[in-house]
This record gives sequence, structure tokens and C-alpha cells, in this order.
Amino acid sequence: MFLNLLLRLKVRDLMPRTLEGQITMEKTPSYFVTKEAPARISSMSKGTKLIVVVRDPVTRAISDYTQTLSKKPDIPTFESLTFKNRTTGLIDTSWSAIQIGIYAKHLENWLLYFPIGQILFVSGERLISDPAGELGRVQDFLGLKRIITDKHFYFNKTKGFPCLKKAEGSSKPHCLGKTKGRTHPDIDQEVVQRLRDFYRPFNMKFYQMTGQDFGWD
Ligand SMILES: Nc1ncnc2c1ncn2[C@@H]1O[C@H](COP(=O)(O)OS(=O)(=O)O)[C@@H](OP(=O)(O)O)[C@H]1O
Repeated sequence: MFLNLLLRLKVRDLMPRTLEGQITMEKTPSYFVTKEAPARISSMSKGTKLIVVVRDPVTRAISDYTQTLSKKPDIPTFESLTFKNRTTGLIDTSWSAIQIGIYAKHLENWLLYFPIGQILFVSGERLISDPAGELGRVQDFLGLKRIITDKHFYFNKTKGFPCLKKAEGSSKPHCLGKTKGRTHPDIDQEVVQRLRDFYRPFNMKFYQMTGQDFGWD
């Protein structure tokens, strides 16, 4: 209880003051999967708008593994970490790369504290194929004028991703850094298929809960 209060005070202390006409934002990838986060955020401010970027959980798991591999090249293969028992095909749901992609389960936790309308789900896939469209949804959700449009983006062939025509406060184009948009290792297609089958029911539940079909199957 004391720790909870301390953490609340700390987060609030770290946040800048929000003046009239300003929005204060805070971003941490792990919030969505942190058990204590909904209660803490709700007790700090019930009206907080929440934005969650989600992508196909299978690609997400591979992306997560790619990130770990870049820091620890000696870890076991993705295939061996995926299974508790490869012969029976039992998936290791305690591996965080797998666990995080069970979005329906994490969302249930948030819905105990926030109405679904207070959460915007951004498609990670559309953020790449149509960044302006997806950011249009974000601006609408936040009650902002649609300032960021198609005009702000171009597709950078070398990077293989959309980039900004001009970075903030600069006249130069800007792409995200090297750690965003890495090449993923080739994963055994049988393992990928097994993971698709594993996530399907959770994805369906997630589509139902959010009223959005993310098209991951
Ligand atoms: N415009 C643009 N440029 C580069 N990358 C883009 C872009 N839009 C979305 N993405 C995808 O963002 C993925 C990296 O985001 P992260 O998962 O690291 O984000 S976070 O740190 O968890 O917030 C990253 O995942 P990987 O491809 O696995 O590297 C990208 O697919």
C-alpha cells in the first residue's frame, strides 16, 4: 500500500505540469501487461486516455526475440524457447515473448478500471501501411485537430518503412532508429503455424472485446 502510494507520487512528480490547452503523455511499452498498472493509473487520474499499439502477436513474439538476440547473441533459438515440450507441441506461455501477445487477457485487467471507450487500439500493421490514417484516429481520439496528415510522410525504400519528411524543428527527413524495423530471423514455418493456432482464440476474443478486426489470421 505504501509502495503503491509512493509510486503514484513519484510518477506524478515526474510528469510536467499540464497547462490549459496542453496534453501530457507518458509512454511505456510494459504498462499494458503490468498487473498493477490499471489500478495505479486509475487512482492517479480516472479520465486518462489510453492508447495501445498492437500487432500480430506472432510477429510481435519474433520481434521481441530479435531484440533480445541483438543484446544476447547466445540465447537459444526462437523455436526451442517457444515450446515447453516440442514433441507434444505444448507452448511455453510463461515466456514473456509469448505471454505479452495474449492481448485479450491483459485487456481484461484494464477493463476492471477503465471503460473500453477510453482506450484506443492502434494497429501496428496500419501504422506502417497507412501511418497518417492511423495517426488520424489518434488525433481524433485525443480531440485534436488533424494536423498530421499524409503530407508529413514518405516511404523510405532503404529503410523499408515510412519516415517523416521533416523532423520536428528541422528541415531534414527523419526515420526511426536502427532498433526499429530490424530484419527478423527465419523461423521454422511449422512453429509459426503452431503459434498462429495458439493465438487464434485469444485474437478472436480480443476482436470481440475491442470491436475491431485486426486481420491477424
Ligand atoms: N515507421 C516505422 N519505422 C520503423 N519501424 C516501425 C515503423 N512503424 C512501425 N514500426 C515497427 O515498430 C517496431 C518497433 O517498435 P518497438 O516494439 O520497439 O516499440 S516499443 O519500444 O515497444 O515502444 C518495429 O518492429 P521490428 O520490425 O520488429 O523491428 C517496426 O516493425
